[in-house]
Amino acid sequence: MNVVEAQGLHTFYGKSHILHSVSLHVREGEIVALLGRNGAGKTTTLRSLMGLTRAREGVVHIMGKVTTAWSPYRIAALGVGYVPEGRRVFQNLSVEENLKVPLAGSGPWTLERVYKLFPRLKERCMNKGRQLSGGEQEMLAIARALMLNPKLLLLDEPSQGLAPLLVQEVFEVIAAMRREGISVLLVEQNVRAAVEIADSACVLDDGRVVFQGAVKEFASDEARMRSLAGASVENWEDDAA
Ligand SMILES: Nc1ncnc2c1ncn2[C@@H]1O[C@H](COP(=O)(O)OP(=O)(O)OP(=O)(O)O)[C@@H](O)[C@H]1O
Repeated sequence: MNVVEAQGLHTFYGKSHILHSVSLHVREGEIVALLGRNGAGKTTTLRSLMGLTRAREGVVHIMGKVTTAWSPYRIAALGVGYVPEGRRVFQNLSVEENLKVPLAGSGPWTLERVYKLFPRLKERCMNKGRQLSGGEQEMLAIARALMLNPKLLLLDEPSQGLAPLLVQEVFEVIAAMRREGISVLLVEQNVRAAVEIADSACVLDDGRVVFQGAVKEFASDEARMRSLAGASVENWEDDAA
């Protein structure tokens, strides 16, 4: 079953036509890396799926429902967690208070279980959001989304600005979520890390899908990957060195 199926999305900001007939799908239990240069339309795609910036044309199916005209709240209630870029945790609330903000959905993710996956957050449970490092705030943003017991997570650049060791930690958490059966649509600039973890890739260029398929197929064509990965080419070269 596809947990996400988008067909022919056209999304605009005012008169700016950003997405041009974007179609993509996420199968149940898989991680799909959504890749592309800066400004290619990755965030806009997540926002269109989440109902935050609605597509003017096209159809979105989430969990088998036609959600194209639904509000973000209603889409979230289907079991969709969205972690936007820039890890928006509540700066004046403690780690624990941040985790208790969402009204936990029923399911396996409890505070205890989340702390087991993020021991660092347990150590810092009384610290305020503003006292956490960038990496810890990212962990907290992901942990908070897990408290909703999502079936699908939309993650926007979780590794942005993190030191390599923390990037690794974040990716380990994403792999752990997949083992729990959560499907993930992952926007990433760090192509190498994303390609290692994902099952399939969807590549956007200038608001158009230029590839969707098995990640192995994408990664085996290095020239294409380098040309499409844009900003992430540097990451690729650094990491490969
Ligand atoms: N609120 C907005 N109003 C007008 N244009 C916008 C708005 N948000 C984004 N854009 C434009 O839409 C295009 C796609 O942006 P988007 O953020 O979806 O790209 P992205 O692939 O996520 O890029 P990045 O990696 O830089 O976050 C860009 O040209 C951007 O300038």
